[in-house]
Amino acid sequence: MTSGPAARVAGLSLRFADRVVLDGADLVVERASSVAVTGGSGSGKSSLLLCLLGLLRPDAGAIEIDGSPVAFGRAGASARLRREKVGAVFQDGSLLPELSPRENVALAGMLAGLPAAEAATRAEELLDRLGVPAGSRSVDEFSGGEQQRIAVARALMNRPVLLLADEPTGSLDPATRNQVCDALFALPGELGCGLVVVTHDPAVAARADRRLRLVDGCLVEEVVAGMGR
Ligand SMILES: Nc1ncnc2c1ncn2[C@@H]1O[C@H](COP(=O)(O)OP(=O)(O)OP(=O)(O)O)[C@@H](O)[C@H]1O
Repeated sequence: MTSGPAARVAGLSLRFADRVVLDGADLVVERASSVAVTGGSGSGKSSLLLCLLGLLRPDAGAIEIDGSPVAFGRAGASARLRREKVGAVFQDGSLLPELSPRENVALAGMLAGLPAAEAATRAEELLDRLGVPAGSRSVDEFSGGEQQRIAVARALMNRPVLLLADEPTGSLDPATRNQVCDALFALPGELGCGLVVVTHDPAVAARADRRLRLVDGCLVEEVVAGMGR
């Protein structure tokens, strides 16, 4: 780990056919801090996260994760950087339904080369931190909020410097949403990672240290009424 920001995005541009999605977007995600990204439907929020994950190649611009450039088009190097430095949580959790929480979380470590016993121990620690039993039940028997906390534990398996969450509470009721937010927004302070949360929900965005809005392909600081006076 270097001492610079968790992620730095400079001049990111992306278009699909004649649709300009990102138009010179800049973003710095400091360690131990959270950023919420809001914006209208189709404004490019998920595309931005896919670029940060190295899964979508921008037309122009640069992305650094923990000081290392994301190597678009070099599958091996890009995949390694992503595995080692970036964790991601999506709206539906994307867990393997037949496996237990422990198995779901440990698998992420084993795929990154961690021995099975070590991965299982670390999975149990992470699930304990997030308040979910590691158990032998399959994850599809857990509630939506528990499944999202299992997905967060899985995203933390490889000690990411950058944690990305795309609508992590989009399918949860308000009480469960708050529990997942409590767990998620505590992580930068506890672990020192940078956190980027894409959300439509103002209550979720309000939990972040910084709130940015994607407008016409650029990220602009959200002005919060009554603040700074
Ligand atoms: N693979 C693709 N091919 C063509 N167009 C795409 C592709 N992926 C996304 N788009 C388009 O790019 C634009 C931005 O999509 P994106 O999913 O990033 O928006 P979003 O802000 O996350 O939207 P939402 O809030 O509705 O999830 C949309 O107009 C979408 O239709």
